[in-house]
Amino acid sequence: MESALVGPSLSICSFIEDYETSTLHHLDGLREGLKQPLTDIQLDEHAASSIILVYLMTDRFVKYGETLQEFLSINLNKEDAFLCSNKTQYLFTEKWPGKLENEFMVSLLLSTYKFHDLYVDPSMLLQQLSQESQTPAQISGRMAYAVSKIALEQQDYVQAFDWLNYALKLKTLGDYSISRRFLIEKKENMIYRHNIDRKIYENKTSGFYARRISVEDIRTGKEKLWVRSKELEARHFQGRKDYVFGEINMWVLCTKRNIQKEYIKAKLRCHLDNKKHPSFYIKPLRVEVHSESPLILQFHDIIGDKLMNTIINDLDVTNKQISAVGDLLANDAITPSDFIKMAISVRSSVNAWFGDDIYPELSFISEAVTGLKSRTTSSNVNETEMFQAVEYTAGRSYKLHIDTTTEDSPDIQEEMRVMGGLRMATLLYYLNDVPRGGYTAFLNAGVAVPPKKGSAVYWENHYRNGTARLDSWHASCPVLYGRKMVINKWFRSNMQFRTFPCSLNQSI
Ligand SMILES: O=C(O)CCC(=O)C(=O)O
Ligand SMILES: [Fe+2]
Repeated sequence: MESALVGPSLSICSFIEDYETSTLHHLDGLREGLKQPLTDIQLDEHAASSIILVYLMTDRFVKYGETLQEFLSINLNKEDAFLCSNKTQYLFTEKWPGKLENEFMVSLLLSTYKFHDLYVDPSMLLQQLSQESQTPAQISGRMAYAVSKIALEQQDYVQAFDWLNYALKLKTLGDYSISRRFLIEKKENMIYRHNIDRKIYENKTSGFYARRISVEDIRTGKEKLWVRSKELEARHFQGRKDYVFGEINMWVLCTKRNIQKEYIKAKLRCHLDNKKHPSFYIKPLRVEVHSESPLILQFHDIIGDKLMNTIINDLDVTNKQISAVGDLLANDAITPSDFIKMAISVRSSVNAWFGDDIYPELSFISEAVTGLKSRTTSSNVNETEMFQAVEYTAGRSYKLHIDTTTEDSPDIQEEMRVMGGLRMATLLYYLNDVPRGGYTAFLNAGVAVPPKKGSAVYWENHYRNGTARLDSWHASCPVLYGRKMVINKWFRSNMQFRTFPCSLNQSI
């Protein structure tokens, strides 16, 4: 089908390909870098530099944003009209859905760095990026200002000031992309906003908010104090059950602070288990108990390198979609771009589904280690759920959620029954080691499970009487560096009636 957008959309094609090439180039640089022994500091710098990369792309898309928006809104079935090469079509539809996502990524990365206490010094980053790509990296005053604006939206004054000051510095070096007067005005406005926010936080006796600030006041020492006060805030809230504190706790966990009570931790053990299955008599399962209640187990070394490499290679050439979120369904009332924005603010990964028969060994392992049924026994494909492979690149995450539904209306229950029942339990395989970030954080247990290559984490989403477990809230922490590949196996309840012990006791 011919489209009125052929001309502009072809330009978009080339921008997308350009992006992909520069990302690959960048990632190759990072991969090379990883072969060298890297200190933590260097890793942080590598991780942080992707802000610039994402920003560079945002800037490209800003120019074509309107067209892209228009394009997204009139072409739900993008394949029909999008006359790029197959490769670009795939990149466009599956991997790089648009400008909104770019902006979102910048903001996600900034907030991730903020909570991990990483200071992103713009000039240092550019230096780093130039070294990695072996071409001088440049940023305009306008671009530095845009990053600052995103940081300000999140009340991240430290970051916002750094970038705004950097934009002003570029002006003194002869940048014409933005006016000096405009930047000064924005800076004054930013100080004003900070001082208003300070009123809200005025019961604080220390930290960045504790006093009024002026332009001269913004110095590293003060900025660090501010981060310290945020940290204290997080520590103050940790352990509270209320959902309002959920996100704070999630961040505490994602920065690898285990918030399990000491006496609970002291009782945890690792053990070997043969599952009374012949294959595990030879090589027993290595089980790490992260929490007894709710039960969270990590099975180590359960998939071999050969199978993992096959799966990863297959996934790299498989079309993936932006991951869906259970109760967030596309409908006519939301524009596709708003939908993308809503969806990725909760879950920003991409995923692909595959059936039980694709890797029979994986189906075998899933059943053997959990003792639950995962393969269908009849032609009723709805009896079980397929495997879901998920990929998170830097900055991507899955906010707090539970894998099952808490609604028990007859309609929902019937809908679930037809789909094979409720998601009783989850087995999540980690296909690679994530150099930084990417933990699976369990809010109520107070533990963050490290994504360790070849292992899988197991937990239950329902009590044995069938009620949803509200202590199964969990999240995938943002990947700070590298990528994270996982496979979800959800065990639906209809098949488990012979194997999953049931009880009238609500508490097990
Ligand atoms: O990737 C993770 O660590 C968690 C993923 C998850 O919770 C999910 O996909 O439902
Ligand atoms: Fe989940």
